[in-house]
Amino acid sequence: MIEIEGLTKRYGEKMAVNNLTFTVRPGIITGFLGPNGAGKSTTMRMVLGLDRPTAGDVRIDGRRYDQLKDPLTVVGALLDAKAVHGGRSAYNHLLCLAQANGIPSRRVGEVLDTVGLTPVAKKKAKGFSLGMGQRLGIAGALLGDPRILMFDEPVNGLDPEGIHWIRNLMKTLAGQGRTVFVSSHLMSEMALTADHLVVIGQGRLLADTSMADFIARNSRSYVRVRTPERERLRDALHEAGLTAVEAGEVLEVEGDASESVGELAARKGIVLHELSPQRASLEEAFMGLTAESVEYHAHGGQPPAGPGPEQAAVIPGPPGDGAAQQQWGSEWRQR
Ligand SMILES: Nc1ncnc2c1ncn2[C@@H]1O[C@H](COP(=O)(O)OP(=O)(O)OP(=O)(O)O)[C@@H](O)[C@H]1O
Repeated sequence: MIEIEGLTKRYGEKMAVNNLTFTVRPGIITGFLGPNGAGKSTTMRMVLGLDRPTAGDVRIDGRRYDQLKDPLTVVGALLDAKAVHGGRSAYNHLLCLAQANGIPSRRVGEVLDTVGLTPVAKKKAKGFSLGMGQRLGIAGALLGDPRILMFDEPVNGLDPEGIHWIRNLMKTLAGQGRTVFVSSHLMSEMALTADHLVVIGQGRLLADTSMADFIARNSRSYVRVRTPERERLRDALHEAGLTAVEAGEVLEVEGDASESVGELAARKGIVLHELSPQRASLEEAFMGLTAESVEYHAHGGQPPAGPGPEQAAVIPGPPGDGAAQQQWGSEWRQR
């Protein structure tokens, strides 16, 4: 288990990590999500004792990293895949790591096999592609057969086959009961991989929840309806107790209500030109949640095209806990 308590890191005026508290548990994949510059790498570096916290504490199975005996056998990490001596072969790089950390040298062959690098084990790392470099970094993380694994943006720059492989590897590791903590700035990637989500923005904790809960709260479903008789349909929907919002030329009806809307329109003899169920993407939900904390915006300083609390018109959200909805940024709607 990784326990992070009030963790804070300041670089001069810059608050890179701001009072973070959360726990990373075994047997599942915990996604660590945040826009660029949110503080993910800094947090991971502090877990490994590579950066000293300004305040707060990190415990790995109850101890600080520097108190761990044979740390590579407790926690393995891929932080920067390029941090390899390019003049060494993959085999020698791992062998040095093993010898320096009291790990039996037979593990070198085993991890090279796991990551699929055995055929190029004797080749110098400087000739490796990005994907091969990532695999070598992961081999290093697995070398001590640790119970806890941390991967910082492991799929960055990988081709679809490499992404698929890393995803499956993480699932296998979590399935073996290990703790898997993986950072990303892509919600779409996390949605396919993580069981639990920790979201940060500008160093602050924005969400700590199961993936299933995040999806349930943030995947807004609605029905897009186009009709030449908008006023009549809106009145009919209102009478039937269905919530509709005008979004330009179309009406958006809350919920999975296509059948009710279609039947209602047929009963009232209202012509429909479109009746289509919609679901907002998790990427949009993530952007809504982090919009205010994105460090660098394109489009002249405006947040990206996704809706953010301050630009999107807020209309009544689905029934539920108002405070929780606010926290989750789920009250935004794109008109
Ligand atoms: N050594 C440092 N000195 C000064 N500022 C730093 C240092 N390391 C990180 N920062 C700043 O701290 C903030 C958090 O950086 P960090 O690399 O942890 O974010 P991140 O979430 O990992 O981002 P990315 O997804 O872009 O890798 C950024 O604003 C960064 O510029």
